[in-house]
Amino acid sequence: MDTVFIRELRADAVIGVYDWERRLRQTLVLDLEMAWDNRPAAAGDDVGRALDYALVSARLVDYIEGSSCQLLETLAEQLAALLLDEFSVPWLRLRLSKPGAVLQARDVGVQIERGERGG
Ligand SMILES: Nc1nc2c(c(=O)[nH]1)N=C([C@H](O)[C@@H](O)CO)CN2
Repeated sequence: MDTVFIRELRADAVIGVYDWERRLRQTLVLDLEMAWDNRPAAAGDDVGRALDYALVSARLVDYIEGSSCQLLETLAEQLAALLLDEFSVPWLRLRLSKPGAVLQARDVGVQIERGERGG
């Protein structure tokens, strides 16, 4: 199966388990791979048949900026469900990072895979 990917998509959200985190917005970084058959779009040179990464990116940024989860796990699940439901993505691998959350680490976060990869 082909993929469409989005790398280092950034959006600010209220996210975190501590009181101080509920009073500010922190930058999250999202990396995403989505299974998609790219041949129909290529054959017709037609974005209407493509998984439009610009539309997906805009929707994800909008969703993240309106969210206020405590855990990265919760937001990652919600984003995966949105992609499966609204964009009919059959399979995805999503990594959600919260850079700077741990002083001694460059990056921390979660990665999930959802859906069926298919052939
Ligand atoms: N597995 C997780 N561990 C932690 C999370 C999280 O979302 N998932 N969150 C926090 C705090 O909010 C942290 O980011 C504050 O620095 C701690 N551990």
